[in-house]
Amino acid sequence: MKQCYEDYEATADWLRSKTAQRPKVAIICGSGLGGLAELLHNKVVFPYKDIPLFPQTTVEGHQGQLVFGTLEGQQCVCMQGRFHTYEGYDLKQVTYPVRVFSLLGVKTLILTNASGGLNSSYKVGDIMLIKDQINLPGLVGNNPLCGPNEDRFGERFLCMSDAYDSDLIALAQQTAEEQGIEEFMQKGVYCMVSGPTYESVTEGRALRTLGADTVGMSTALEVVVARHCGLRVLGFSLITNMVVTEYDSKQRANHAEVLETTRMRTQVLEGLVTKIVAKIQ
Ligand SMILES: O=P(O)(O)O[C@H]1O[C@H](CO)[C@@H](O)[C@H]1O
Ligand SMILES: Nc1nc2[nH]cnc2c(=O)[nH]1
Repeated sequence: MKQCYEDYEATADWLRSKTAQRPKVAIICGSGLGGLAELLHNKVVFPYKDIPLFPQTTVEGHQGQLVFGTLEGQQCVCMQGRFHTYEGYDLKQVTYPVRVFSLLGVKTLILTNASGGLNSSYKVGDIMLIKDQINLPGLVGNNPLCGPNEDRFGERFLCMSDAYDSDLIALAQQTAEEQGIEEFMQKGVYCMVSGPTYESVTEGRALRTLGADTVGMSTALEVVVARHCGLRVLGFSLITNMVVTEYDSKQRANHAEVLETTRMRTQVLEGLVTKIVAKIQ
């Protein structure tokens, strides 16, 4: 499928015609982390299957609906479930909602994800503020901005050295302190791989050597597209499991464990994001 500017506009127009809400903040919820959307007030909910040109979620823990509403007085739109390339979607489909958000007037994008910990000082249940990313698929040609540039969204050559907004990171750190949760907050580098396989021992070690603190199968593509259309970005990675980097380990990565850990920390992450949203200008 080849998306054109008019497709994004058609989806945004349809949403605008169905709700008077005009969110400035969008939140993409990671695996098992969609509970945040339940906290919105005056909710208007659109199942993805009803939204023109929207893909559908296929992964457990990704509900598949777009929720508009107010969080701490701030108008938000929340994706309860995201899209991944391993589901068979292409790069433009995975990132489709981000451009729609931009056309709706969103200025700030908050992303959450579940990830495997690579940094040996991290523990399962830690929440990592993403300070930078390695877009591994993008580095080898699978970048969602490949193809003709759409100038109405952004420029051809995009700077990514300031992808994650330093002011929002500082706000998040300050808020975590106020919440008394610094003990399991980390700040580090998220690496995206395409999945759906979890890492072999040597792949895990290689990613660590590259400078990654966590690894997952999402987020980086959405961030590239968000930055291209000028959105400010804040990202949280919940460490749901530690990547196996020793051959004699009996640990085996699995999605059930990923979802189990998100249940353990979902309320803390929801509380943190809620308080941050309240402070976003
Ligand atoms: O990144 P999110 O969507 O949170 O999901 C993560 O969890 C799944 C693997 O357990 C993968 O989809 C990985 O990317
Ligand atoms: N690639 C990858 N994605 C994850 N998502 C949650 N845990 C993991 C992991 O260990 N590896």
